[in-house]
Amino acid sequence: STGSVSASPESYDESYLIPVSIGGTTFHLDLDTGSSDLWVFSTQQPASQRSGHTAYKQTGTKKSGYTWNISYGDGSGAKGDVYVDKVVVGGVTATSQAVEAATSVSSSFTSDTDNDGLIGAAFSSINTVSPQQQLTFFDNVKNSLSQKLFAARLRYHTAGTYDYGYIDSSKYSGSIHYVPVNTANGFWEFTASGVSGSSIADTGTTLLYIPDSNVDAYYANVDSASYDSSQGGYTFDCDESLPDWTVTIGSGSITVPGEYINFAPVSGNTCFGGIQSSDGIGFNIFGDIFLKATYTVFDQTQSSPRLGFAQG
Ligand SMILES: N[C@H]1[C@H](O)[C@@H](Sc2ccccc2)[C@@H]2OC[C@H]1O2
Repeated sequence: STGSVSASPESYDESYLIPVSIGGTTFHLDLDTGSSDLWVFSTQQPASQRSGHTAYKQTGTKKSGYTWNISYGDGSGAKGDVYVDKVVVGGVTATSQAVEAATSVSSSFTSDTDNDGLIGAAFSSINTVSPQQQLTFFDNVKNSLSQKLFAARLRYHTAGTYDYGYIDSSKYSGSIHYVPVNTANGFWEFTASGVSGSSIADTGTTLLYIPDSNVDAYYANVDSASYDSSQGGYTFDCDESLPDWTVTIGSGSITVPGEYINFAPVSGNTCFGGIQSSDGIGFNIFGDIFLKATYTVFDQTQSSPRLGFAQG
């Protein structure tokens, strides 16, 4: 089988949401290649905590005694219990998917009323369900796909897609260049030339986080840029045009247009940069600012997982 689903950006491309059918109800979820839990708002939460969200009514079969509890890199988190239900994404069906129903979520989830939860697409080895880890949607369906892969085509300020089971050559230019993935930490982890340390491809992270040296070198070419500790990153005059940022990954190179690196206004005519420091995180994060310049293939067709990057 194959499928494709639209990925619609929230304001300033903060995150990209996809429609997902769970037990016949449509939820709008953040497809997150940086985590491995499929969780949704549910009627088990206090009404005030789920106001404005589509909430799961536990239509599936309860996995008694199973719980989940996840903490994300940005300090947000959620927890709850577990059901098994039918999940459909872009026409691709998992008949018995572990659906993690929230009993509590942190405030940033409650306040983002466009977002009804997350569908994790990292490796199932970091799923948080206890006492038995559960499989991601991709792991559940990959054997039924024409090709064991999915591909992200996020776009700047407009809807993109996630393709399942096939590569859409109309969505990129040039060739797809593949690099090996280290799965030891459960992420789509790879090495990028000229960017020290390990990097992860993370659709659930908004910005592009790379080492200080790379960040400083980039903003040295932006006359109005400075590090603003009150904002927690580099800011600049919203009217200044920004240089492109190019990186070599394997045998290919990807260019992020400067326009994409103006993330959002933070106050008056001051804007926050899409490139920021990964120092202190432990690895670099190639989030949406980067991914929206690419067609990225999350590929398990070979004996070992690999990532493919092409210019979008
Ligand atoms: N993989 C990422 C994840 O998707 C988000 S969780 C999230 C929180 C609020 C709004 C939307 C998503 C968080 O930021 C970075 C890392 O953790």
